[in-house]
Amino acid sequence: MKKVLSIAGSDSSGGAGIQADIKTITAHKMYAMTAITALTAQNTMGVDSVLEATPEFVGQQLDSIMNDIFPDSVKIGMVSSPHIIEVIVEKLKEYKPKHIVVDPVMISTSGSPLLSKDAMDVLITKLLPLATLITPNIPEAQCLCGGMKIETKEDMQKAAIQIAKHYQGNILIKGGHLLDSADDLLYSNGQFTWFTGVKIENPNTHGTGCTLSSAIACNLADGHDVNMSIQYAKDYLTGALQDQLNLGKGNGPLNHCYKI
Ligand SMILES: Nc1ncnc2c1ncn2[C@@H]1O[C@H](COP(=O)(O)OP(=O)(O)O)[C@@H](O)[C@H]1O
Ligand SMILES: Cc1ncc(COP(=O)(O)OP(=O)(O)O)c(N)n1
Repeated sequence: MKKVLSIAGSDSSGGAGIQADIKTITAHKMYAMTAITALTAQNTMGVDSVLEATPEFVGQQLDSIMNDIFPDSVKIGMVSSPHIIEVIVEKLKEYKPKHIVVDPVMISTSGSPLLSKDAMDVLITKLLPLATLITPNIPEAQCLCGGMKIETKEDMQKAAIQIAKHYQGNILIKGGHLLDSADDLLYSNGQFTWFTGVKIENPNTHGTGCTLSSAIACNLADGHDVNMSIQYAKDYLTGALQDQLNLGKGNGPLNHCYKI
């Protein structure tokens, strides 16, 4: 059985973060492990409170996992603070997992910051260079390329070229935040590949980014290349969104138990 590790924050409502990752990994019939960076009290309407783990405890979780059940792939989501990022970087350099997918989570869709302001620089200079693939959404891509506005698919291409100036790996800019598109753009070795998607009319998109990145990590663990890993992950995500689960009073979660 393939083993996938999620390093991320907990979402008490079960739609995003660690919980979305465990559901996704399990739906892929793989073994899920976690290193929790922060607890959030959140629901479909927003994030009410955040309690960070200490950097030491994040490091201890990683030591416990890596010294026993070594993961085939790692997905990283909410990393919260500069010191937590530093310890994750130290442990990734020590244990050298083969595939690392970084979803550079910065702000929840409801508008709450999930990354402290002083962590941005450490994220960009220390964590991103270790990643096989990074998966920013449009607001995150705007931050990574110094504030350039992204309003069209052409802007997504320009942003990818900008981001590639300080990150040499595979860049997937997710298009879910554009009004009329669910097309995602991969920029890899100077080449663009579009992963097209039909925009599903469903307001319940809580956890789409977490789900996509952990599904990609599963597919990489399974031996697929980056392009196929993204395509299969997008297919999985689309199915979970298409199922039209409607829970909670706000932006509800996906259905990971949908029938294929
Ligand atoms: N309404 C939608 N219909 C179909 N796919 C969507 C929809 N919203 C988002 N997606 C897809 O979900 C994935 C996550 O995208 P996005 O919402 O941009 O990221 P995040 O959840 O990190 O904000 C992408 O593959 C995107 O294309
Ligand atoms: C604990 C935690 N981690 C990440 C997110 C953000 O989830 P994501 O799938 O990127 O996007 P939205 O759910 O905000 O659309 C989160 N909310 N909580």
